Amino acid sequence: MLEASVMQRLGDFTLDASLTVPAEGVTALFGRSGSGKSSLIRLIAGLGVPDSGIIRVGETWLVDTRRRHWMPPHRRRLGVVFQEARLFPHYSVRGNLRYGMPRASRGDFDGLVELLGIGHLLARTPARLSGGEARRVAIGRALLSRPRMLLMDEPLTGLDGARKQELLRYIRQLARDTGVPILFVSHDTREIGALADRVALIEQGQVLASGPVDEMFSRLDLGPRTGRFEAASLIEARIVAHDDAYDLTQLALRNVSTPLDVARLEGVPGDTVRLRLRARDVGVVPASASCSPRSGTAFLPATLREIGDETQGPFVEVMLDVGGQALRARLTRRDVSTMRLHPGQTLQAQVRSVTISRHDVIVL
Ligand SMILES: Nc1ncnc2c1ncn2[C@@H]1O[C@H](COP(=O)(O)OP(=O)(O)OP(=O)(O)O)[C@@H](O)[C@H]1O
Repeated sequence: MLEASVMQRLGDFTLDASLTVPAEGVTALFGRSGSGKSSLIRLIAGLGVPDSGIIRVGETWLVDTRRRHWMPPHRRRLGVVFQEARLFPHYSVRGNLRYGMPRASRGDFDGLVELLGIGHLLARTPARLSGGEARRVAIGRALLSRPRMLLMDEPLTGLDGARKQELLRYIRQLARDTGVPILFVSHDTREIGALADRVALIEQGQVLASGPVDEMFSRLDLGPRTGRFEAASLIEARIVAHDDAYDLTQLALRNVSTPLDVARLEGVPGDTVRLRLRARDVGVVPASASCSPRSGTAFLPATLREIGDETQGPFVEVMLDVGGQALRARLTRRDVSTMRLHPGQTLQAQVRSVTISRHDVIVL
């Protein structure tokens, strides 16, 4: 587990943040531009010195300003991957991967090369790699140094849609197969939904909230504080069957018998998927309404958990419980009033599954 509690003044800006990163899985550091994400990750990596504070990984102290202790970056055993891959231009990919590689990593080399899909690139120089390939090599190099943790600062920025999806898949696999915990910086909720197990939200230099990603997505109170954290829910479901004739995949949510159809996915029946549902694509109808399900819209039994406290503007966000999972919906304030909505009420969640794109679904 990494624990950081640091203060640093940077011109007019003050970073005063406490962050805990568990020893496994993927933690996202999320915040708007200028919120202090890079400054915090730089302090953890050892690319800056805090005015005061501590940083430690397990029992190892990386920084403790009271004791004037500051461990230089190369001794921290943290693998750092930035937006730009920073590979050595005159070395081949193999040379880049082996640079500084400890003897103990030799046995990991082939497996990692395969995991990252870079076997066919080993003899190339970095100039002949695409952006996504170069980043995979940089990630491989960082992992071969046997890091305690991998730090990634916006690792997907600048890649096109397909390359981004591909790298997302590799990073997920890494987190699962190598067991190295990952802390990654992002301001993109799609990336976070697809990758993170936990999210820490940073604003004006302070970590405001942190927790499991589905919980953070479903906290109504965080919505207004985070411009780009588009209101959405993360829902787990299972692939039931594919409909090849119509290019659809039928999903079942936990404890819910009504199926949900989405555009054809890659997985096989039985696979678990994580689904990102935007609040604006979810509505409610009374429990008594008889709605004939269509493949583009599903009606799922739901209980109203919480109503947002907006008293102005056209919309209100509400939180529904669907089979034990939190589902966020955006309604008009008028509907909340005319339907006399109240917590505890039984309803049907109307989910426009036709709006769910393949990029909103991750096969876990
Ligand atoms: N060396 C510095 N001197 C003065 N101000 C700085 C310095 N480094 C960062 N800042 C300021 O600190 C604030 C936080 O910057 P930081 O790069 O950590 O934000 P960020 O959340 O990573 O943003 P982005 O998503 O745009 O990369 C910004 O207002 C920035 O201008």
